[in-house]
Amino acid sequence: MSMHSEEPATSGEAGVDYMTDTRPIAAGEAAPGCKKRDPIVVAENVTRSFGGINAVDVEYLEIPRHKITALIGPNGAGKTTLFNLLTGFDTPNTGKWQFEGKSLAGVSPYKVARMGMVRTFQLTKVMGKLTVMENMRLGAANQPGERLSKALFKGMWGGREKQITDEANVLLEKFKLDAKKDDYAASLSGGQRKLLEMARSLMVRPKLVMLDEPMAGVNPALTQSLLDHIKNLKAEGMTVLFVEHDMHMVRHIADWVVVMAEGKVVAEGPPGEVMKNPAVIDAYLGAHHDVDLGDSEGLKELAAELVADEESIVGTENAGIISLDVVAGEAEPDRRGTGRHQAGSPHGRHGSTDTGSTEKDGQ
Ligand SMILES: Nc1ncnc2c1ncn2[C@@H]1O[C@H](COP(=O)(O)OP(=O)(O)OP(=O)(O)O)[C@@H](O)[C@H]1O
Repeated sequence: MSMHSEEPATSGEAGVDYMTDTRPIAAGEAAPGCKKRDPIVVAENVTRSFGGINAVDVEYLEIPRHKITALIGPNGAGKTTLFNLLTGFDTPNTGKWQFEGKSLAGVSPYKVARMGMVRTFQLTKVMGKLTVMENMRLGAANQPGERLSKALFKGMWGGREKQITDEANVLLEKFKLDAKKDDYAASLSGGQRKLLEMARSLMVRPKLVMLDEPMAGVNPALTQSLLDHIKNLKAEGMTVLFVEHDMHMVRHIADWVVVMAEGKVVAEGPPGEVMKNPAVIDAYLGAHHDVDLGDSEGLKELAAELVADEESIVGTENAGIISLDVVAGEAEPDRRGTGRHQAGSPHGRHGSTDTGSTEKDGQ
């Protein structure tokens, strides 16, 4: 079933099943900044500094169309800042970037979304004092000025009223939020709010969906459903780019992984290969070079090593990257990913600045 009542607006190559398409993603060898066979986003020399810190310093990056790309890296690597720059929520100091061949320099976040590139936030931006259905209507409005009035007052949509409501109902049903459509968004759980934000972003029929830590703060009972929704986006022809600290999720659903550290892209490639890459192990784990992150035995070995390491946070309530279930075999990982183990990051090894609980995605 399609997310929408009609066919999605995504372009489709005749006969291509996006879930089983095994054509190579990179145009040549996988390496930082490598060209893709079919890029949807191209960024060149994009930099952003705050004070003396180069938060983002991306020489060249292409995001592959119709694929799920994970953007990973330690705290402070610049992932959210890059999201903000690409979607117009922040302005780079230098550089150019394109979506579907169109330059996005100076384009407002609102227009970027209308062009088909939507995003969600680490901390959701659903409107707590509006109902679930009103939030969905907000997602569909055509002009910034008409957003609230159209969301709140029926009859202001003209001929589109029924279509908007039908589309919202299909999406809410799909995301299992239909029973809650008249409830205030504030009454939803953290995971349900993430689902609502994702459902709302789909009201514009996007081509690229960017998710900033979709699993953070989500109850384990909802994780599978979120994963399935993300895979469905791809099945329907959308491109997904997500930031995530949960390596299980990355290995499970990503077709391609881009690794950032200290503002730069330090590695790119298929998940299995990237997690064996010494630059990635360096960025995340500093001294623990000899471990294969793409292998469950390697992960166990590393977890044991880190538990024995006095400076490590693995095995504490702040553990993130190496989830506790690898160590204990049963405990749930800390999905908020707080205090990730991160030698080599600007925040230092213990991740003392927990950006997961700080609102920093400025509008
Ligand atoms: N508005 C801001 N003002 C000052 N510094 C900022 C601002 N936003 C980000 N930074 C800094 O830029 C760097 C990159 O931060 P960013 O949040 O993009 O990293 P991240 O990879 O998303 O980290 P996390 O995984 O913790 O979310 C950090 O050093 C951060 O402190």
